[in-house]
Amino acid sequence: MTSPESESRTVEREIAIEQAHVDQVYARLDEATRTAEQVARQGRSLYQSDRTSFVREEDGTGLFERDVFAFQAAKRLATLDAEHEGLVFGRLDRADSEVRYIGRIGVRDEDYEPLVIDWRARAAEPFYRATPAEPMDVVRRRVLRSRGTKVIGIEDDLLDGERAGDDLVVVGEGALMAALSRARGPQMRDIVATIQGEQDEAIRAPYQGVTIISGGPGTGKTVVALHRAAFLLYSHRKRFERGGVLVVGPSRVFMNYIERVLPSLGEESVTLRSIGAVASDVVPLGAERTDDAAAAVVKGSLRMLTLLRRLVDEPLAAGPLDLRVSVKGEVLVLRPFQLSTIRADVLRQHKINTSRPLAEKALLDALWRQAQGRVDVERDAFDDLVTSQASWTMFLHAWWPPLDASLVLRRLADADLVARLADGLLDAEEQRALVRSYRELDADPDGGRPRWSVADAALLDELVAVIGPVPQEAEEDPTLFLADGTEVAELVTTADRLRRPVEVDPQAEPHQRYAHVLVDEAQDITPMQWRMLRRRGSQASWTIVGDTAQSSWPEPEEYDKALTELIGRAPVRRFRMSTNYRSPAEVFDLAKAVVQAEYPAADLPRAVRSTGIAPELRTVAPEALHEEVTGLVHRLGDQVEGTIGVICPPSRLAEVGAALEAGLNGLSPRVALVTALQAKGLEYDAAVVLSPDEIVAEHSGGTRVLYVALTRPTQRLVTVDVGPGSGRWRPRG
Ligand SMILES: Nc1ncnc2c1ncn2[C@@H]1O[C@H](COP(=O)(O)OP(=O)(O)OP(=O)(O)O)[C@@H](O)[C@H]1O
Repeated sequence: MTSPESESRTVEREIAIEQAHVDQVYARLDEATRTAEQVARQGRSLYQSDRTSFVREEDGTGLFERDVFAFQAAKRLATLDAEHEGLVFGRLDRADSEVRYIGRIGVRDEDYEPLVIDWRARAAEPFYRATPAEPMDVVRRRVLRSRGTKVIGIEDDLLDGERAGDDLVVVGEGALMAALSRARGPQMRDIVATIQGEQDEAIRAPYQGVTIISGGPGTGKTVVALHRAAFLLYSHRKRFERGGVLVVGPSRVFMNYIERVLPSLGEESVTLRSIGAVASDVVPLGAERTDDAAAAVVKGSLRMLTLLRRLVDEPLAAGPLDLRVSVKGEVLVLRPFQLSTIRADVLRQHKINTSRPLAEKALLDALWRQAQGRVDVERDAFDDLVTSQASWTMFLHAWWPPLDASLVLRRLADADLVARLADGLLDAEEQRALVRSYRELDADPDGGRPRWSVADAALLDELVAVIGPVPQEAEEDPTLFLADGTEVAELVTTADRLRRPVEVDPQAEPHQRYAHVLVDEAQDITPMQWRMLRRRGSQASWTIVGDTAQSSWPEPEEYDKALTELIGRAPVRRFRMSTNYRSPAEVFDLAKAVVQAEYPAADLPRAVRSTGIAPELRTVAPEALHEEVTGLVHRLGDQVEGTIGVICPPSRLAEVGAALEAGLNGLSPRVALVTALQAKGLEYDAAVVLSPDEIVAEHSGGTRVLYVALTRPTQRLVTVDVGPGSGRWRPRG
C-alpha cells in the first residue's frame, strides 16, 4: 500500500513531467509568433486563416507551413480564458509506447512532428472512445487540468493493465467526476477533456442530412451539439466557414450562457441566434417576450398560415375605387372587377412588394386596349401620358402600397377583422387570445418599436416570405409637404414624390441561408417556427437536439411530426444520450417520479452522481413567501459555491423580484430569478422552485415544464408550496 505522502510525491513528479511538455508547447508558440511578427515587419503577407489551403499558399507568404500552423494556434490561444481553458488537456499512452498529447488546437514542432493533436483530429478519437473493454491500443488515458500555462492536476484511467509497462503510473480519481462536482459559473464551459464515448459518436457523426440528438435533461445534448459545430468546422472547414453555421437556442439568456463554448474550442465563425432573433435578417427585431399560453399556442399553429394569407389579401383601406385617367381628352376607366383580376394574375406568381412594376405594366396594357380606336398616340407616348398623371400615382399608392410586415401583423388587433379572417379557422376563445395579444402590443408603454413576442417573430418572417421585403425607399412615409426653409433645387411634384423607385430583385430571397443549422431545445419549436428555420436551411444539413418530455407544448407529439417533415428523404442519424451529468440522483429521482406520472413516455436517463442530499420540500403561508425566499437564497448561498436559480411561476415574477431586490445584500451576482421557460437549457448549483402547482397551471406544457424546473440544479433543490391545499404536484407514495 502507498502512503498519502508517497502518493502526493508521485503526483508531483507526474505533474512535473507533464509541465515540461506543456512548457515546450508554449515555447514553440512563442517562437512561431516571433517569426510571424518578423515576417510582418518585413512587409510580407501573412498567411490568412484558411487552414485547408495553407499548403498551396505557403509560397506566397514569408512563413513555412509549420510556422503558419503554430502561429494560427498562438492566435487562437489568445482568445482562451486562461483560468479555465488549458491548451493541452489530454495524453494517451499507447501499447506501442507512442505518446500523444491532445489539445484544443494542434501544434507542431520544427520538424513538423505533432506536439499537440487537435481534439477533433482522427488521431485523438481514442481519447474519447477507448474503454477497458475496447482499449483501442491505449494503455493509459490521462487528463491534465491547468490554470493558464500551469498544470495543476492529473487524472488517469488505466485502460489496458495487461499491456501497461511496470513504470506506468496511474493517479487521480476520474476526470469526469472531478469536472462534474465543480461549482457552476454564469457561463457554460466546454467539455473537451471529458467527452464520453456516446457523446463523441454524436459529435463526430458525418455532416450530411439530419442528425438527431435526443436524451433527458442534463445528458449533455447542448454541449455535445456545440462540440459538433466545432467538429464540422474542423473537418469541412471550407464548406461550413463559407456556407455558415447557425446555432439556434431558446432565449437570449441561453445564448449568453453558451456563447463561450465555441471560442474556447477555437471557433469564432458560428452565428448564434435565439429563436426570437432568427428573423432579424429580414425584420428589425430580437424578440424575447413570450405570449400567454393561449395566444402562444394559436400563434405557433399552422392555422396561422391561412390566416396570414387571408390577411395579406385583405385591402388596407376601403376601395379603391376605379382607376380613372384621361388621355388626350378621352377618359379611360378600369372597374373594380378588372382591377381584381389583374391583381390576382400578378400575385399568382409574384410577391406583392416586388411586383409593383409588373402590376403597373398590366394596368397600362389594359388601358392601352381600351384606348384602341379612341386615342391617336404611339404606345410609348401613351404610357408616358398616363404615368405622369397625379391620379395614376395616387391610385397606385392606394392600390399597391408597399406592405410592411409589422404593420400588416398589427392589423390583427382589430377584432372584427379577425372574426372575418379566422372564420372556420380559430374558435371564439382563440380569436380573443390573438386579438388581445396585439391590443396589448399597441398599449405597450415602451414607445418606439412594438415589443413583438417570440411567436410573432415567426409570423413576421412568414409575412415577409409572402409579401417580400419592403422596398428600401418605401420604408419611410412619403413626405408630401416640405418643411419651411427646405432647399429644393427643382420643383418636385406630388406625383414625383409618390412615385418612389421600387428596386428590389424580385427573385432574391431576403433571408440569410446557412450550410448547417443546429437547433437546440427543438421540442419547443412550433410549426410556424420550423417554417422560419427551414427558410434559412433549405439546402443545409441539420443537427436537431431535443427532449419531448421537456416540451412546453400541449401536444408534445407534434415534435415528431415536425421532424418527419424536416427530414423528408434526407439521410437521418439518431443518437440517444443516456446519462444525466447534471442532476444528483436524489434530485433526479424526484423529478423522474413527477414527469412519469403525467408523461409515461419520458426518456429518462441515469443520473451519474449522488450527493447524499435529498431535495427539500417546503410549504409556507402566502404572507410568509417573500421572507421564505430571501431566507432560502441566503442559506443556499452559504451551502453552495456557485449560482442559485429562483424558478418562479410567471404570475409571481414581479413580486418575488421586488422581494429579492430588497433582501439580497451583495448576493445578487450569483442569483438568477427566472420562469421555468427562461430556465430552459440553463443550470444552477442550487435551485429554489417556487409554487410548483402554479408553474404547472400557468404553462401549456404543464407538468413537463415543471420537470424542466426540477432538473436545473447540480447540487441542491428546494421546492416551496404556497398556502394550504398546495402540493398537488408532489408524487404520491
Ligand atoms: N462529458 C462531460 N464532461 C463534463 N461535463 C459534462 C459532460 N457532459 C455533460 N456535461 C455537463 O452536464 C451539464 C448538462 O449538459 P447540457 O446542458 O448540455 O445538457 P442538456 O442535455 O442539454 O440538458 P437540458 O435538456 O436540461 O437542457 C453541463 O454542465 C455540461 O457541461
